[in-house]
Amino acid sequence: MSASEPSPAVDPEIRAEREHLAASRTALRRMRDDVLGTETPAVFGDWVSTQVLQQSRALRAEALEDIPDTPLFFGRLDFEPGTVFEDDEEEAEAPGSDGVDRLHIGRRHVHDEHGRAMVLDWRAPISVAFYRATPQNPMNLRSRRRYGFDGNAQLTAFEDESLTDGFPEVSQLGGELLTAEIERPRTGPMRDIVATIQPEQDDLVRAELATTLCVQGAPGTGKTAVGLHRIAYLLYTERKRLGRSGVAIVGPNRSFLSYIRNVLPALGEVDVTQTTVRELLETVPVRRTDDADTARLKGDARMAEVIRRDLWSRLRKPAETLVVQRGSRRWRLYPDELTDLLDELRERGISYGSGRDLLAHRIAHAILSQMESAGEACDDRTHDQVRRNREVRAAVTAVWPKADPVKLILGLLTDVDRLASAAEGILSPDEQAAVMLPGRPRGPKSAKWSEADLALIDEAAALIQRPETIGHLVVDEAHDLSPMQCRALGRRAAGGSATVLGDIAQGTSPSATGDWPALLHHLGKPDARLAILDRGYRVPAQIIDFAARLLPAIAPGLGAPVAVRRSPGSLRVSPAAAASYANTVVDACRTALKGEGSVGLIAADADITDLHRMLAATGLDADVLGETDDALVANRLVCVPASLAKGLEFDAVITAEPSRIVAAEPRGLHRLYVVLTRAVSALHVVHTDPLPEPLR
Ligand SMILES: Nc1ncnc2c1ncn2[C@@H]1O[C@H](COP(=O)(O)OP(=O)(O)OP(=O)(O)O)[C@@H](O)[C@H]1O
Repeated sequence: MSASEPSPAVDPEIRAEREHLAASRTALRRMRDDVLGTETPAVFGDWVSTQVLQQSRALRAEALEDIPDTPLFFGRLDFEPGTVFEDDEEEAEAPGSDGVDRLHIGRRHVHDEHGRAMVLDWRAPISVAFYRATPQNPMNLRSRRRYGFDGNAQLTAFEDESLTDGFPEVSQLGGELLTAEIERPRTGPMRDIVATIQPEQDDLVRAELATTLCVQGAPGTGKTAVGLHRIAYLLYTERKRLGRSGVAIVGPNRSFLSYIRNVLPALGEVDVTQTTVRELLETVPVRRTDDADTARLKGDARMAEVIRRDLWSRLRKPAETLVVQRGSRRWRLYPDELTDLLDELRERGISYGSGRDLLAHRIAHAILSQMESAGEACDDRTHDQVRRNREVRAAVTAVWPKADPVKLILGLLTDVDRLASAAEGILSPDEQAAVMLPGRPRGPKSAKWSEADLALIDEAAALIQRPETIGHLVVDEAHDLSPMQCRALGRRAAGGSATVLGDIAQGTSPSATGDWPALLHHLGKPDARLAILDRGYRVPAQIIDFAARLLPAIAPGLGAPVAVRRSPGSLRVSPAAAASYANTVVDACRTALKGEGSVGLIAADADITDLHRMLAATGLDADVLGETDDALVANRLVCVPASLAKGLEFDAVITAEPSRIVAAEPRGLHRLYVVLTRAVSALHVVHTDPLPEPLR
């Protein structure tokens, strides 16, 4: 049955709604055709302008693309007559609107050929009522409607909620359709939650651009969802500003980015950089992993001072007189005069690179002053000629040498004496020895850089030349950032604001934070608004209660999320004898595959290859996460190395041998907490070794 040919048996209300949906789709197509049909005005005849215009048109057209399995609207608001539209506006009298002021709420604005709204963007101020109105504070609403859709985005149901007839108790989740959405079997990448954003989430999503938010939230409380929807919201309210300055989201790894990649396009936002800290900072290839202690040390904010000292220690006291020959005349600057120029610049707090450029200008200016005093006519060209003069350039380089960030860190971390002098009073001799690069690299290319080194190089690069900043930065899984990584991200957000998302209990990196104010300090955003999310939408209570037994050990004082639903039978723990372990895991996978949705077999990284082989030997086809970009869409059954589970979710999770996940790394219990909180419907733990102490 198509939306345009409803069967006679369909409820007339549903038929009317389907007709509105079909008409809205047609209108969206027309809006997109209009954008694509726009001629580039002749006035922008030059090539560059034409390219820019074409690109912006392509982006606008992409943003207007209809995503077939994503319904264009998801809700309807019936306001008291006259509270939204002027009396004579036609919208108020839309067919079947019963005199109320009626608005359909959807993922983006759609209007008909007369410019009348057919679907109102969820981000428009008036749409707030969809998320926040209650019988106690109806916000002029008479009733709110939510729609249900089948797998083909066909509208199949609706649910009305009256806000005027003293509805006794509206649950926060608002009804069956919302519960169904939360329990929906998960397949493939993450979906937006725009139809069901909860009031505590909406409050964060709609925080104004100037506010930097830091959200501490237990697993599945919607942190990632909030971050993504906040981006979409800010791009709507501040499109011009953010269009210029840009928006980026930083996630923990590629698998995570691949998991979230569809959310913003589904909300009509296609121009957002999605990256990882490593990708953002990777100026040299990473070929080594530091041990945990070294990584923690290199991530320590004290390293910033060591690098700063080393860089500025390159300045030399001017020793020679600068002589500039022009025609038959010679102009001189004596070492004392050069020293004054140098000192003045050094004390101004400018970047090393700018100081170097300015020194050349200052020297040129001083020489031009002498020339003018001697009666020579000078102009900008003379200034430029003097500044670029060979002797001047040589004098600048002699006292203010060029600096390259990679070479600087290479030099610092391979020269014991140089490091000792820069780190004196900051790092102990043992610490200095620990941060030295291994081997004797001859140049930047032969050095075996680690991920922690990237933040050091970035620190040096920023001291030399400040990086460009962006308008808004969302950092997910922020609890894992080292202070040096925070500084690197903070520099990029220095001119804008940020959304910092994380959960101290899920910190697995050597530098994982236990303290949000400290992290925000390193990020340069000490005044961020701190918020807590504690209603868990992913994991049923039975599973979260089990995982939360780890909390006293990994994050004392931090509460478990309050699961929004219970699901009896969702947790199974199967001890297995060594001989039957493999069969038990395979059976657990087969049983999980009988249900709907995705199945993740999560185990210690070192065990994944064997488990994958074992599944294949029994005829079970699975992908390994991290090996292919689309592992999460290609196969219902995915083998997941524990280190990549962060931020992901599966309908059913089989956790194989938790004790090996714990033993694999220093913060193994935290890792296990992440792994145990990935399941939407069922968690099956299979083990031969005893369970880690708190879970017994
Ligand atoms: N208001 C909501 N309506 C429907 N689903 C929701 C809502 N909030 C969150 N969810 C769903 O709950 C799941 C968890 O959300 P999300 O991944 O954003 O949580 P998180 O706090 O980032 O979790 P983690 O810390 O474990 O990575 C997702 O499937 C998300 O779509």
